[in-house]
Amino acid sequence: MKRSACLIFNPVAGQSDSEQDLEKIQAILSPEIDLDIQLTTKEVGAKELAEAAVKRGVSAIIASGGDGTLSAAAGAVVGTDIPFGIISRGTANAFAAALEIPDTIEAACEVILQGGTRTIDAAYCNDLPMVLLTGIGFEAETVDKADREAKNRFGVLAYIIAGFQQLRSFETFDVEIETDDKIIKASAAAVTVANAAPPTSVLAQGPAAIIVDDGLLDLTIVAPANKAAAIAATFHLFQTASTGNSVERDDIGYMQAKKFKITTDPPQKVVVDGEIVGSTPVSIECIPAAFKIFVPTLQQDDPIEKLNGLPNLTIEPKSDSKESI
Ligand SMILES: Nc1ncnc2c1ncn2[C@@H]1O[C@H](COP(=O)(O)OP(=O)(O)OP(=O)(O)O)[C@@H](O)[C@H]1O
Repeated sequence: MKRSACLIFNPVAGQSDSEQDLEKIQAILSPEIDLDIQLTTKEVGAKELAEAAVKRGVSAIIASGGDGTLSAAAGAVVGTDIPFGIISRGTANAFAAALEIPDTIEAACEVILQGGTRTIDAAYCNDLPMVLLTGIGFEAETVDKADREAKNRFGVLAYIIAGFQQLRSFETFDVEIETDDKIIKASAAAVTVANAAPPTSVLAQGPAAIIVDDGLLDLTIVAPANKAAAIAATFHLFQTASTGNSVERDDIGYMQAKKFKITTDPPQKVVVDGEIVGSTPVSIECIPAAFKIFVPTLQQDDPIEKLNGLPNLTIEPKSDSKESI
């Protein structure tokens, strides 16, 4: 029987031609999947469309847009059995990178066609679904400053420009972090709580690896004393993220827990999965095995035979091979 899915598509995401993008997706998926296509509008977003699709009892939901669209649709799927597909067409594509899903339309559609799924954790941050991470302080200010116009003009550079602007007005705050068994107090410039994080979210990269199905959240505190230390700390995080090592600087700390309650003085902006949602205090709790996403199926093992290229190589089929075994 032909598969079916609701495709939630943001026609204004990213910088490419969305009509062409939609045609491409339909051309690849439609031969095997009946698509119920729902376009987001300013008034009716991915969250509402995905919630309605869940209510209709669709057998799969595919979201296509920037990180805002993907995370809003994913939030509606959390706690259901409906497999969720991701076709990333945004500026930063953090969602796809964090969940190791390809970010070209062709490859992302191929993943959905293959049909392999993985169950992953999610979290709630003050009742808002979170799949990737909550940023407090520096990252939230950076997202706040990278506006739509800048993203259209500069793409992912908008975040980098906003990051440098933010560094100029570098500020620290007092933070209190409560888990089930401890209360930690420190000064910080950024606190990040991650369920999953792309390597580009450097402020989340304290631990060596952020595992998306371990039932735990990873918190990273970055607390440099001045701007020079902030640059050095960010660079260290970038390096350790690329090499898969944990950080080793006194001004960066990290820990794991199922649940964090975070208060700051003064209150700080909070960004959940790339969208500013308010300010501290926040309570963030992991929801283990929260939902299923389409992921690439395992690559085939390397071939077990490779002979070509050997000097003086000849290979002859044996006519009596059956007898000789
Ligand atoms: N038809 C539409 N017209 C105008 N705005 C829309 C429409 N559909 C969705 N939006 C808005 O698009 C925003 C979400 O954009 P999304 O995150 O998908 O793309 P992006 O901003 O290009 O990507 P990124 O988040 O990676 O920068 C939401 O603010 C939503 O209100």
